[in-house]
Amino acid sequence: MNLRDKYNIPHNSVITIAGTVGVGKSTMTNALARALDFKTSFEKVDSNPYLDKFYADFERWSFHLQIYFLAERFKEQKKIFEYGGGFIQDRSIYEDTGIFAKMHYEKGTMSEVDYETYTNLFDAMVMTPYFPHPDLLIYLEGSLDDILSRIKLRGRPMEQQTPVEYWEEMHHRYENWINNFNSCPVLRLNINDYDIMTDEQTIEPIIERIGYFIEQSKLLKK
Ligand SMILES: Nc1ncnc2c1ncn2[C@@H]1O[C@H](COP(=O)(O)OP(=O)(O)O)[C@@H](O)[C@H]1O
Ligand SMILES: Nc1ncnc2c1ncn2[C@H]1C[C@H](O)[C@@H](COP(=O)(O)O)O1
Repeated sequence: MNLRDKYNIPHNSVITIAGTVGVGKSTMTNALARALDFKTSFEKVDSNPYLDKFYADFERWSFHLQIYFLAERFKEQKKIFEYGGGFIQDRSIYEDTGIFAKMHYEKGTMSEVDYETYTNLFDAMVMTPYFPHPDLLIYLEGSLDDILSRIKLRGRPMEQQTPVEYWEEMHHRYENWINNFNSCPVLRLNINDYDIMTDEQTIEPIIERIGYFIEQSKLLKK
């Protein structure tokens, strides 16, 4: 029996992976999709026309980048809906507004008018009864030191050149954000509690917890 059936995970589930840059979302997305035989939805990094420019000049490009990510994530959302679920999604749409846009506005690298335009668009597109929320959000958490090592290990040039204070601020904001997040059920995983890179079998206890969480949240909805 495959792990999806073993732990009663509905084949049309939508599971989104959240967490700060470098924490291990893409790695977890791939591992879960393989284990559950689900499709993947990734954010565009290499082909993103604004990302390098944004890191070089936050003030100039933060609005453009947010609009780009919003459009891309919304297209992915539509695709997931059209397929009828069965997806692991790398990063939730909620982090765009709850972390990134908010942080740049509050730090002065996005203007007030741009922030208002962006949040109005986000609310009109996402915060509606027509927008399907994921069945589960898996939040990956780890210490700032571990995350900084992973960013270094991955070696994306524009991230290496970004001051540590940026990642520190983001790490802090993520903790507050997840403590107040209630748009869908949340399963928190500490990155020190699993080791899917050296042993993919360690995914099974995570899948067991996913099955339990989805079951519990269905019962709560009734
Ligand atoms: N479970 C893990 N154990 C050890 N290293 C990991 C693990 N998950 C990810 N990494 C490493 O950390 C770096 C960032 O991982 P990635 O999945 O790209 O993060 P994210 O998608 O959250 O930005 C990569 O170099 C990856 O190989
Ligand atoms: N909404 C966003 N605003 C600014 N930067 C963003 C946003 N979403 C993703 N990013 C950046 C952060 C990373 O440099 C890359 C990819 O994110 P990752 O967490 O590594 O998957 O895009």
